[in-house]
Amino acid sequence: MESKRIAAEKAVELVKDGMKIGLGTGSTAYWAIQAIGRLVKEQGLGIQAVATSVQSEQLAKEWGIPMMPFAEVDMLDLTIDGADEVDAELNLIKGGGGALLREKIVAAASKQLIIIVDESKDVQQLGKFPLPVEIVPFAYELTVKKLQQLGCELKLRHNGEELFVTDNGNYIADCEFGDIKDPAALHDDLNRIPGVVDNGLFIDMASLVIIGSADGEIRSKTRQ
Ligand SMILES: O=C(CO)[C@H](O)[C@H](O)COP(=O)(O)O
Repeated sequence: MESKRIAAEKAVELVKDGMKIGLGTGSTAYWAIQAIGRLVKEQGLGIQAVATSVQSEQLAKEWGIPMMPFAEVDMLDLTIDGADEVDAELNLIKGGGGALLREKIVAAASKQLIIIVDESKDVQQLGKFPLPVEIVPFAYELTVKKLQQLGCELKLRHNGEELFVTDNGNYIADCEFGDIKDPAALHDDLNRIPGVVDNGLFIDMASLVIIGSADGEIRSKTRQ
């Protein structure tokens, strides 16, 4: 918890008055939203934000962070979000919280994507964490077969007895590919399957990764 919080608070140091900010989703992004909220409340920081999930939007509103409609967004100054895995090239697996589609849309509209993680997420090669793939409910059984033909062990995500439904009304297939040797190729193969909306591989999107450790150390990695 502490490692996530310190990484989040370090990232929030980059948030400046007048910026347009994307707010990520998950237990690490939670700390960033809270830290931004405190700056808004206590120091009158003037920002506008968009959120990557219903959950994060609610939290931001509770903290009094001014939210802007997407219609008014051309480019966000920066987005702060978590990740499930980060490799040496700053490629990511995201979507553990089921928000990958909105997270990718917001990241793609950001000048900078700042990723905040604890050290357990910092890996040599992506793939230990099952890759979340968002698929439409229509004929999802067919989409699942196509995904399996790419060579993964697949589990449809559940919420209790029911299938988990994303904020966009879709399902999540968690796909275990083992070590992902060519993340960019896999990304494209997945997104070529009709029925796949998007997948949790974020290639060449993160500009900075901030890694918090349990002992209070903070490291960062930037894209070369
Ligand atoms: O991609 C995400 C949600 O879709 C999260 O950023 C990711 O799952 C990391 O979550 P946490 O910070 O709780 O470990």
